[in-house]
Amino acid sequence: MDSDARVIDVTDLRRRYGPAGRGGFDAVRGLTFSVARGELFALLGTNGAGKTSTVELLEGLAAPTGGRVRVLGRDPYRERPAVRPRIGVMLQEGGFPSDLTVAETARMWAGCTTGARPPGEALEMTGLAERARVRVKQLSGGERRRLDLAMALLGRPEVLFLDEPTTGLDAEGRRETWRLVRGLRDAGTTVLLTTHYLEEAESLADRLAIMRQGRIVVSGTPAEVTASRPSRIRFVLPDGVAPGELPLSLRAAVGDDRWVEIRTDGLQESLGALLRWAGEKRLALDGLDARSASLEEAFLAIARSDAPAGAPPDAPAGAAAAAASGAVRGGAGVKETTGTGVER
Ligand SMILES: Nc1ncnc2c1ncn2[C@@H]1O[C@H](COP(=O)(O)OP(=O)(O)OP(=O)(O)O)[C@@H](O)[C@H]1O
Repeated sequence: MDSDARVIDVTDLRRRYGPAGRGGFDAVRGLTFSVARGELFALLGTNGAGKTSTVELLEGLAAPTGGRVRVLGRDPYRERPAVRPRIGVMLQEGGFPSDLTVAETARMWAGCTTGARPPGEALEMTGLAERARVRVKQLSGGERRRLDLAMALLGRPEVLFLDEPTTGLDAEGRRETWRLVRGLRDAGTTVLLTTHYLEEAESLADRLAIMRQGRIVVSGTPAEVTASRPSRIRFVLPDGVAPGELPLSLRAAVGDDRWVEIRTDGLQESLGALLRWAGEKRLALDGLDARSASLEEAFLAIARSDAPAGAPPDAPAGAAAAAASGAVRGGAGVKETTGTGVER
């Protein structure tokens, strides 16, 4: 990515709470990543991984302990007056005065925002126009999140930081927010999102990074990150067929319930071999289910890994996730077989 295209550019970023040495805590331990103009980048990680600590540095709310961060080519902390009008920030807690109505809050906020869009437009965009006369304290948790988003949009930001934007929203509200965020991205807004909803990241993100213990363990497109995990084929071994009769490349342990579960890096190849074998033998494979790994599986493999989070930043998706999960990577074909039928 050429440097002009990097709207967010982070190199070896570090953040420490408390004193140097004993008694302090390193929440961000050397992050390196960049986000291009018009790209939607998601930062994922378990509780305490360091997402919010990172986003606050990008927003210019704190100075890094080490490393370098640039937003729109400038230092967001030292050059805050130049950067702040060009970014929109949706914090985890908006903290608006609870006695003001939604419309009053929007007007007040617009008054503090350079080049603000009409407050009604921001409320319309976030589905709050009909709640304009309601006091903030009477809003539901999901409606407050939408008010936070509306305020972040008031300044027509070039870069939008969304810290867990859909927490507390119901399924419909979440999908509405996704539509809105996608629309903003398509119109050229650069978006950095943190979320605990993996489906949200999978659906929205152009690229993502998964953090653990203050470091990026894996990054890439959602497809690259999920490709780092094996696909799965399951079926019930037909009555009268012994496990040893399966083709050699698919020979699997079969549980008491006769479920066969095959983990494979080459889904098409393995499924083809299975179907050819079943066709030749004229066998029906009950419960047949073949699927690629989900982002959730990749995430859980990384989150559950006991290994220290020491993979190099921006490591390629496959290598880093495999290292993090302890998986042994083979070539195409069957990677691992179990007969338990139990999700692992
Ligand atoms: N002000 C602070 N002083 C000391 N430690 C802090 C402070 N703020 C955060 N931490 C610690 O830094 C680590 C990272 O916290 P952070 O809030 O950045 O994680 P996160 O990934 O955003 O978590 P979550 O998903 O729960 O919001 C945690 O261990 C947290 O306890």
